[in-house]
Amino acid sequence: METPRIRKVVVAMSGGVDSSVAAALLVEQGYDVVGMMLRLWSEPGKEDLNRCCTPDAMMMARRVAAKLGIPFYVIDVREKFREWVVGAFIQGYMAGMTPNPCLVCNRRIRWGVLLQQALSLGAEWLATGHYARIIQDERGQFLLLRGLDTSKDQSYVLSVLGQEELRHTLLPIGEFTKPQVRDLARKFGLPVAERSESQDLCFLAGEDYRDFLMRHAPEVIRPGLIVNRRGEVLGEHKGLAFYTIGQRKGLGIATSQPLYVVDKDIRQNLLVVGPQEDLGKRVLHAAPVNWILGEPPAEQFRAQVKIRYTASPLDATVVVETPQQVRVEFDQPVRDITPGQRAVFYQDDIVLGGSMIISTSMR
Ligand SMILES: Nc1ncnc2c1ncn2[C@@H]1O[C@H](COP(=O)(O)OP(=O)(O)OP(=O)(O)O)[C@@H](O)[C@H]1O
Repeated sequence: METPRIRKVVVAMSGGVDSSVAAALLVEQGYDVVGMMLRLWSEPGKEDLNRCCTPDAMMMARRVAAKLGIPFYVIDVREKFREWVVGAFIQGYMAGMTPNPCLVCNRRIRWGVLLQQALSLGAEWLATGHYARIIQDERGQFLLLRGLDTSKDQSYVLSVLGQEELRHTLLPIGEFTKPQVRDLARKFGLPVAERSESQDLCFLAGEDYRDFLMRHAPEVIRPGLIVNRRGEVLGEHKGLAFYTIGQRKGLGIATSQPLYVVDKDIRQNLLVVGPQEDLGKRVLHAAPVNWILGEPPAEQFRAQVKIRYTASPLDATVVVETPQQVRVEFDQPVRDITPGQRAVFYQDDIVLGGSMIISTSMR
């Protein structure tokens, strides 16, 4: 009699609650589970502070793997992370954008290097502790859905994935809420049940991103002039990277009417400010686009669009100008659309795709 083949899955373990519970669920479901942790970043003297891969996090992941009786490996990808992820972060600021490095990390490191490593080990899937879901539709296509716990939903950062990646991905905790995941951690007796949530970028080590830029890419920080739309000089800025669109505080200019950052003129190194009315934009232009199904659903479609990870979805019409370029027309003017961030298109729970915001316009 043929014995059923046990199917292998590599779990990306960070030492946190979510990926630990993901590993435990897969072990419980009978998969052949291998734990892998990525060493992404370390800075001399700050090893204990960097959120990812601190000695503490590594020990935690190792203890969870031991508790579950699964093999555990650490993969050193620090050079690639520095070049691709931190490099893109610095380049983004140099171009006057506000980049989201987690998206580059997901695309190139987790679903690049790590997925390849998993497949070459004979695994069929890479599993992570993201709050999102993957289902197959009646045509066999893989759909990416929001996590059931909408307050924790991480589908935004997975909008860089395509069919090939989704085919080889399992998201075991996407069906649970965070409190349920913590209960599961306790049920499985995992030493991580009470570990706190991580927030900021993993390589910042609690440091402000501006200080990080000053240390790693001082050339990005070039002081210049603050002007209004008419080009009148109102003050001086410390470097465009220090400001974000919509910012009001910290401009250091005294006027009777509150002024906001409404634009950055990279070529001339000018920070453009204006009254609140200047902030609302109806249209954003974005490229290149990742369509989850490989192509857009239509030449033009209605969607709910998120303009950053923590933003609420807003009603809009997405116009596909070329398969790699879209304009998004919002029903209402939107404040704080920030070039460099990602626009992600949803229809209810389904992620249709996402694209980097390049610019904004009134129409
Ligand atoms: N250093 C790492 N090595 C391997 N996988 C990682 C690493 N950091 C994050 N991941 C994977 O990516 C998922 C999402 O990462 P995120 O930064 O949101 O999680 P976290 O808060 O650090 O930890 P967790 O999700 O495990 O509680 C994790 O659940 C884990 O599967």
